[in-house]
Amino acid sequence: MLSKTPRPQSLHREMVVMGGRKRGSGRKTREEQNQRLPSGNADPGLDTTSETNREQSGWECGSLLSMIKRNLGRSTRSIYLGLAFLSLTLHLLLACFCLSVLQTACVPPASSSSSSIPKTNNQHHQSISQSSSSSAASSSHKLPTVPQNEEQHKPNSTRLHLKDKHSFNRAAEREKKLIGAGKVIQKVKGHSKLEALFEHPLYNLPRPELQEDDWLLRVKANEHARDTGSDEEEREDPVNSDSQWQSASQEEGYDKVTWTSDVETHPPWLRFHLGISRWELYNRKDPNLAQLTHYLATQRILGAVQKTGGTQLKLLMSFPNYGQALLKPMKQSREAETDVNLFYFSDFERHNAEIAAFHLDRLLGFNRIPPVVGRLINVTTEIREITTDHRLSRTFFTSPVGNVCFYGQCEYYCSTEHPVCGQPHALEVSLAAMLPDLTLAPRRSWRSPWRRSYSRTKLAQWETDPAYCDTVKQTPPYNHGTRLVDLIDMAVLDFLMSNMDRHHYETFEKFGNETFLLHLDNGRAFGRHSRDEPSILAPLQQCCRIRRSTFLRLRLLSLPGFRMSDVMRDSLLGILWQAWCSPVSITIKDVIYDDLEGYDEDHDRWTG
Ligand SMILES: Nc1ncnc2c1ncn2[C@@H]1O[C@H](COP(=O)(O)OP(=O)(O)OP(=O)(O)O)[C@@H](O)[C@H]1O
Ligand SMILES: [Mn+2]
Repeated sequence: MLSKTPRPQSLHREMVVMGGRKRGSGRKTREEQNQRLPSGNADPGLDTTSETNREQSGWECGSLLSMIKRNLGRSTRSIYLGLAFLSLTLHLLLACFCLSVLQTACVPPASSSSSSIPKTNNQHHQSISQSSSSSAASSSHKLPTVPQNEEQHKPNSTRLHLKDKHSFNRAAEREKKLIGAGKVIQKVKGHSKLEALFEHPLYNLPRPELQEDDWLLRVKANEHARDTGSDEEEREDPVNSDSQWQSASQEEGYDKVTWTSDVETHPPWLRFHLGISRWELYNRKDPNLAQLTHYLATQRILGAVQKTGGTQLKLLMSFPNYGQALLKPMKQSREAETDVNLFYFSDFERHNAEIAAFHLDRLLGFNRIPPVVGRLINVTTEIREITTDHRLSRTFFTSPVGNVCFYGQCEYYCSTEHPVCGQPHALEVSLAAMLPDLTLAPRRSWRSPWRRSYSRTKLAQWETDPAYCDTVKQTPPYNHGTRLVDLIDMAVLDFLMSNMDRHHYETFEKFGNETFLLHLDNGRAFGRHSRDEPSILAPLQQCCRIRRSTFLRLRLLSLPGFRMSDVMRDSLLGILWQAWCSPVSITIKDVIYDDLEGYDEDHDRWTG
């Protein structure tokens, strides 16, 4: 069973959920053929370059010493020994220097992260980012987890440590690349193509001002809370205009909750939740986005339980200030391409696809995927030793080569033949920011009209009926508003990342049919870079309709100055196999849903 981490009850009281009445169905049904992969595909494949270098330098020093022994007299021996030590020291100094350079290039230290966050004119936001980054920094000091920054500063001591620690160090190199997921959200020095893209008018379109009911959640005004506090709990609650939200139950390891209705006191996950609107999950320019990704990548992990729902293994991780993240583990090397004989519904999920999908969605201007980062975790100290989930803990074992592995309990690939393994403890994972709890913000799950058959033999109706879209266009909710072009946006995203697994999508119930579509679950994207899958574009091709802003952005992304492959590379350096960033060419018919009316007399200037 899922052991749910309680969030402070008063938080629930303080939020006004403007949601719909019913809870979304959430659970998906599936008629998939339960095809199994041959074992042995899991290859954590840590980068061995740094190890090879170390081995080489060790070999040089060793052979130098033995040469000295054999060929030289006793009198000169001490001189050469001295030289050897000098050379060793220089090697270490050089390594130390390289590591510190690499580190500054990849992960800015927590304390300085606020300075690299995009500056806004909004003083209010600036102070939020500063206070929250310093709290992140202070809490990371007591981390027993991956102290990557500290270790990098002390290479001399860590090099000679225990085997486990040593391998964690090696793996930390990879973590820096992964945490690049957080980096790209921070200001890129110089003028990168990504930065230029986000400065383009197409990414800065004026928007109608949001009304009160365009926000998913709101903090209740204090007066209101006092006036309407009718139940027992609320009457007992000492909330007043200056009081703090106190956690009703002080859980071990959890921070004392000190949030007030003042946004500056809110942790990044809460600010993310409070920033969700009818039309997007986050505002790309919100400085909290960088805070949130930094938070996900560095916060101490306090809880890890299996997340129910879906078919493959994933964990719900908890942080001390009640933040949570959805973890998907690395199951195969980043370079592994999906076997051509495997159906899309039998494919492994890829942790790096979740990360890359967030970046692609963001650079298409959609902002419909919850922020995802990569992180290197310790499967022993950050899962096995802290989990309260017995169904998970009983699946841990040590592999023949001494790696700590587990497989959990789920429908697909949860068996000893498909273990998730550390090296020996270090494991690459993706961590996605959790959406607000369903009790606060119920969601509705919609079956995609272009869902695949999930059968080896059957075809779906849309695959055989050329007039399929005519039917869809007449069927609610696709017969009204933006739902159809939203679905086509999703098809464009899925085509670009080769995701054939979009069987459902979700919306926030509160917003009814006038809202964006959540692009959750992208784990089966980016599986095969060498072949396009045109059938993913069926909604576009059959309905012959597209949002004008999407069309213009795609056109912009095909220009040399903003080429999609380049901005993706900027965004994803080190996260995704580079083969995926080879140029993508898109041809789209001129069938436009004009969502830019009145904004752009001169739209050719934008993309020409
Ligand atoms: N960031 C998130 N925050 C909250 N809930 C989420 C988030 N991401 C996914 N979920 C929920 O968890 C469910 C399962 O996640 P996901 O779809 O990624 O798992 P899965 O095993 O790939 O599922 P499936 O096998 O059905 O494709 C989703 O249907 C969604 O409702
Ligand atoms: Mn999935």
